[in-house]
Amino acid sequence: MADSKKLLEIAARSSIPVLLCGESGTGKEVMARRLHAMSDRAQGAFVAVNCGAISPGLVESLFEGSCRGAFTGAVSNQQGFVRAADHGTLFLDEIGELPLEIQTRLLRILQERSVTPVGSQQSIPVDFRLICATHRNLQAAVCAGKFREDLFFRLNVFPIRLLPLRERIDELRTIAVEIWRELSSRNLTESELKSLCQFPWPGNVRQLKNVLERFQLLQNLGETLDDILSSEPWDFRSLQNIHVQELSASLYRSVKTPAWKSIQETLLQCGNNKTKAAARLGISRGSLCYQIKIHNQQLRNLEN
Ligand SMILES: Nc1ncnc2c1ncn2[C@@H]1O[C@H](COP(=O)(O)OP(=O)(O)OP(=O)(O)O)[C@@H](O)[C@H]1O
Repeated sequence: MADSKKLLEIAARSSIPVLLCGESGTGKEVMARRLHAMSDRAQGAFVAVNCGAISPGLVESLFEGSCRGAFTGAVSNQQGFVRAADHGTLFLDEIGELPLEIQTRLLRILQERSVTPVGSQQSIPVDFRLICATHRNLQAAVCAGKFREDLFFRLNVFPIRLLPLRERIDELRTIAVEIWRELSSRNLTESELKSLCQFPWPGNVRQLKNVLERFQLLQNLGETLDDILSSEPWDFRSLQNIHVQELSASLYRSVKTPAWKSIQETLLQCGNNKTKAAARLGISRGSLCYQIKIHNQQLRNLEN
């Protein structure tokens, strides 16, 4: 993450296209907005488009605009997303979901730096900075014929990968404290922060934020953070999109870390009694169970 922040600063100095990759909820849109705010286009518009939520029949007009009367329902001239981002930033979220036909159109817009509204013959020059985001492996989509290779190379000029929250424990504390500060006047205790750091966060910062918001509401009813975490989904649906090699590397790291090794050893010494082992390790039984579940799930993912 420190690296991604540094890369963001470098990218902000130019109008180079940026591709943000990372699991859902890692903060790609937050990063895109920061990049825009740090750039010399900050006074221009930041236009965010979720490519997965656009109705296929309207894609062209939504992107390039349309003239009044160009099709049924076109009651007025529409400038479209690209012109709305003129002198600003166009953020295309979930770029991997963009239909192939519009990929071709986007490629042309990027090459010609102009748009031709539906129902018009005239091309209009545009000057925008493009930031794309994806939680998918775009290279795999190219191999599967679902994403144009030439467009991939146009977008992948300055890629920035956002690590999953579970791989940036130091930053997790800072983010949790920041989010909590907005919610409560008291500080998170050291033991609460420890519990947060031991959770795998498959939904990343989005899930962390949801948990803290819920905790803030329920703490007055006697709920502890551990109570809330123990009912949180920890499954690894979001890992499905991670390339197997990446997964192997992260499994390799987790197996090699002293934490997992000491968990294994302690469990062995305690005859697999999780309560005793957790007490000896100085963590809650729930946290120990998470660690074991993560490890077993990673092993299963590797086998599949
Ligand atoms: N550094 C951060 N500090 C505080 N909140 C954050 C931070 N990063 C992300 N968030 C919050 O987490 C949530 C998810 O962030 P965001 O939408 O940027 O993620 P994303 O990677 O774009 O997700 P998706 O791929 O699902 O679109 C938002 O509510 C956002 O405000």
